[in-house]
Amino acid sequence: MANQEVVFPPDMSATAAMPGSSRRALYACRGSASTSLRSPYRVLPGVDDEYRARPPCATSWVVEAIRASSPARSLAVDEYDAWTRLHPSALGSFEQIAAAAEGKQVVVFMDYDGTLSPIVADPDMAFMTAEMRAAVRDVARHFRAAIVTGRCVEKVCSFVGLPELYYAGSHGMDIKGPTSNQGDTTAAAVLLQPAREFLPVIAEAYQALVEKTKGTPGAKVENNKFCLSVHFRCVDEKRWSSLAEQVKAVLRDYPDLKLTEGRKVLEVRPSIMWDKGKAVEFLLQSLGFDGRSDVLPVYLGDDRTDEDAFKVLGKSGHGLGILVSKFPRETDASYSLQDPTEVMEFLLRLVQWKRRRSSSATRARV
Ligand SMILES: O=P(O)(O)OC[C@H]1O[C@H](O[C@H]2O[C@H](CO)[C@@H](O)[C@H](O)[C@H]2O)[C@H](O)[C@@H](O)[C@@H]1O
Repeated sequence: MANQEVVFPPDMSATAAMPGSSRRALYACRGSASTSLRSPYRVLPGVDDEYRARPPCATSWVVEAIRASSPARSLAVDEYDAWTRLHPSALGSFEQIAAAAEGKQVVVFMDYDGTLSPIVADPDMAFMTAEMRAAVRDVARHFRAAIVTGRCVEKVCSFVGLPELYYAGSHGMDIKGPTSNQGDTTAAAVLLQPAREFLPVIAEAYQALVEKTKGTPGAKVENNKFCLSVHFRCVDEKRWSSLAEQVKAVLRDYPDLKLTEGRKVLEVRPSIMWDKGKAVEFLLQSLGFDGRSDVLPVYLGDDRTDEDAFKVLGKSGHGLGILVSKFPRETDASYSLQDPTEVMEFLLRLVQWKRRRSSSATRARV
């Protein structure tokens, strides 16, 4: 990753990536949070005036949201069955998916944690298996493929280890193209960093959060460069409220940052209108694929933050969202898979299908 230049593809900039918007609109999302319980992805404003608007349950609401993002209770079989009728297994419905992909260029977007790698207690140990890596490598040989993650690009690149992929790190705020060899150096073109000016404030907030949370056993603050993750997974549930309070207290000094929640994690990020969905739109535009009915984007993800991407594909009318979850959840994804093992199986079937299509096309030509 030697090349740190911000390079916009022709006719594309942070603002051009959002049709009809001005750069100011990037900053317009404070207070735009939907607090609807039906909303699968709620933005939790990180500023005190917003919290004053929703007292006194705001902290318990944050804690509830974190709890709900990682359900652990076992469900009645029929409850799960009812849900899978709405969001059928992408494996069980593979023929249907293959039929939708017929004659189209498939673009595969993959979330990392909980999708390609199993959820583990220590975020620094969330490795993917060698088998999964081989499957993702095969996917990249046959399709345009991207990893879209909350992790910083550098960390996820070191976990995935496949330079041929596109990477959208920090929840899409750091987008890089495949790494190419240039003599004895390698370079990945930085395609977009829409939150660059927030780097100093993020670095400062990171230090403040580390300091504030250091007395909470098990709490961990992860620096994802353009955003931060405050991990609750190893913290005793009895301390979740006070940890959420600590995070909120720090954010009062940073009105340009906001909070969202994920799987036993609070994410701190710049208050700009940018998310994984925007990153997917940007990548499709960069590849010259947006709005094309002969392109089928497929997005696999497990977390609340992936809902933004599911929404974008749902709205476009020709994309497929696949939610990775063992538990029924409100989602904009059309299909489901239970866990990373099923994700791997799905990716392998996709590659197998593509190989069969390519060899029958070759046979037809000779
Ligand atoms: O967008 P993703 O690739 O899903 O990244 C979202 C966050 O994932 C990581 O946290 C989650 O996975 C950890 C390892 O399994 C787990 O310990 C934690 O509880 C999960 O929330 C990552 O550490 C975060 O930085 C990402 O934002």
